[in-house]
Amino acid sequence: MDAAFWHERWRANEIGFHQEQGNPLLKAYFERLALAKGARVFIPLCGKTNDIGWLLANGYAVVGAELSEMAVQALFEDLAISPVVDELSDLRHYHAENIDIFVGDIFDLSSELLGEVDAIYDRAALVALPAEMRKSYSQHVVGIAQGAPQLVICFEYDQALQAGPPFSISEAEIRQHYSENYQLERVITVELEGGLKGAVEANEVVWLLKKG
Ligand SMILES: C[S@@+](CC[C@H](N)C(=O)[O-])C[C@H]1O[C@@H](n2cnc3c(N)ncnc32)[C@H](O)[C@@H]1O
Repeated sequence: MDAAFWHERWRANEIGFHQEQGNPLLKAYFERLALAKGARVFIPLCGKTNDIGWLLANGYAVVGAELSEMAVQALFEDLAISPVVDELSDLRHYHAENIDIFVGDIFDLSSELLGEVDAIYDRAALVALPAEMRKSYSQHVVGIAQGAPQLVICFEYDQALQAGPPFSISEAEIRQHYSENYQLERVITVELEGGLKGAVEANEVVWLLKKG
């Protein structure tokens, strides 16, 4: 999936991944990160997720990274926040109180720009990327966020029956990406009602990645 693929998804409004009510598993399991109020949560590949509004409303600060400026503009409209927009060399920085969103390729985001984060929330980020990108993505995110704990929500299904994205991430694969830096806990496995895209049986899996 290259940048053009995602820009076209947003242009054509083919964003089946976007959840109008946010993700229920975030609300149910976010407390497992044991963060203090005011903690800063990094959301890679954030789209215009309504989870950002939920985190802000619950007293957290958010920093996101998203390729699509259209998505980020829609996000701020939904939040009814007017951001300040700064041009950086490779990225554009939308920001307001308690929220920073970097627009552009996440691989252009450095730890200096990101700043300190207390946790990472990955919903539909790792699963959005093809296998050949997932290793570099996972290493980059751990590197720029300096090993901050993660709550990761993945899909598991038979990849032979359906092409991604979203891609299926097996337990072996997530351990391969993250066990060097984290202790992994499979928090819960939930059957996806109606299957993935109404086509294949699938589970949503919540992983808690704590500093090893
Ligand atoms: C499956 S969507 C998930 C969005 C969001 N996490 C959610 O739960 O609604 C993946 C998002 O990643 C963005 N994206 C893909 N590749 C990216 C990259 N290299 N850098 C930043 N964002 C990227 C896409 O534009 C898309 O909005």
